[in-house]
Parts: sequence; C-alpha cells; structure tokens
Amino acid sequence: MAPADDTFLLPARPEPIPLAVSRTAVIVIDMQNAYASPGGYLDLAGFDISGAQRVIDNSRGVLEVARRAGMPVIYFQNGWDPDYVEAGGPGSPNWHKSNALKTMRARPELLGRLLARGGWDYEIVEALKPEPGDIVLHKTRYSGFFNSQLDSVLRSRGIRNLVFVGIATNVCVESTLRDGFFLEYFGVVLEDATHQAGPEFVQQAALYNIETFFGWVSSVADFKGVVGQIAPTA
Ligand SMILES: NC(=O)N/C=C\C(=O)O
Repeated sequence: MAPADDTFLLPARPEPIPLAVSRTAVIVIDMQNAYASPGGYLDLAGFDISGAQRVIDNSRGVLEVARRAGMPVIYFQNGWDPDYVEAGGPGSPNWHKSNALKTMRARPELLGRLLARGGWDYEIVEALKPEPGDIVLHKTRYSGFFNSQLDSVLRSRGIRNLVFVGIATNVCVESTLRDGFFLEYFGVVLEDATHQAGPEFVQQAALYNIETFFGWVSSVADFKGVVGQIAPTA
C-alpha cells in the first residue's frame, strides 16, 4: 500500500489521532426510523429517543464534509427480511435478547412492522438519505462486521480508519467498533453524533470503554474543523 500524504490530526481522547483522508471512511450506524424517529422501534419499545434529532442534525454536517473530502460514506441498515427468518428463532440468542422481537411478541399487532426490510421502520431517516456514491450495507446483528460485506468493502479501498456516527452508541456503534479493533481498524466515535439506547450513563460508559480500550472519541466540531479545511468547497 502506498504511503498516504493526506494525513490530518484529529483532536480526540485519549490523544489526537492522525488519519489519512484516503484511508478513512465514515460509518453511519442504523440511522433508520426504527432508531431515530418517533413511532419507530426504539420509541415503541420504551427507549428515550429525545437525543436522536441532535444526532441527525450533527451527522448531516459530518457527512457533507466527508463527501467533499472524498471519504467514503458507508451506511448500515439493521434488520431482517419481512418474515424474520434472518432474525433467528428460539435457537438464537438474538430471538431472546432483541427488544424489537420482544416488543412484537408482546404486541402482535406490530408483527411485520419493526425492522422489517421494505417497511418504514427499516428505512433511513429522510434527512440523512444516502447520496450517489455512498455505500449502503445491511446487517442482521449488532456488529456491522458480522455476516456483512463491510470488511471486503473497506479492504478493497485501502481503508484502515473508521469514523462512527449513529445510534446506538452502546450497542451497534460499540459492537462494530470493537469488531473493527480486532480486525486492525482504527475506530473513532464522534460523541455528539451518537446517542445511546438506555439511560444517559450507558452513553458515558460506552465512550469510556471506547476511549480507554478500543479506540478514540472526538467531536463533530473537531472533525468538521480539520476535515473541512482539507475538503474543497462546493
Ligand atoms: N442500532 C443499534 O444500536 N441497535 C440497538 C438495539 C437493537 O437493535 O435492538
């Protein structure tokens, strides 16, 4: 692989991290109606989604700057086929732990609506629709590396650094960043472009885990500040 001379220093915790534009992708985790819209799965399951609008607003600016800089933007959509075959049956821990599946078992009128490919819940929120050139991947479990094309999409482009935005920090963002760590990817979370599923302390716990053990934590303003200087203006 040729050495990259397009490196910028991103302010981050526990220390600034050098990233090459040509080796960095932005990963948008599950910004679907399910996770970010009133009436979506998390909301119906009783989770507080009041921080989701801030994630949408902040992510828009991040994606705009990343695209202008030429960084790949890779979206994930989490969910299953409309018959929930991909969710696994009672033989799968996912069947027991997924709050979407549990909510539908408790409220059978929701069956077929939550996280089902083809439905509103599964769709990416209107304000963050992918643009031409963006990559959209499907996943059926919390980690974006599990049973997906992510690793080959990244390796074929020489990507080594992953900048994360999306929901939820403590579940799919952290799971994907952790799996990336084991595969030798450098993971950075933009904390104000993420939101937790659960009480506020789990956001802080996830960020602590990431900054202490698995990666780096930065902010939208810092990312936009440094990458915006590199990106040609429209
Ligand atoms: N996208 C996520 O972090 N999802 C969290 C929970 C779930 O999908 O049930």
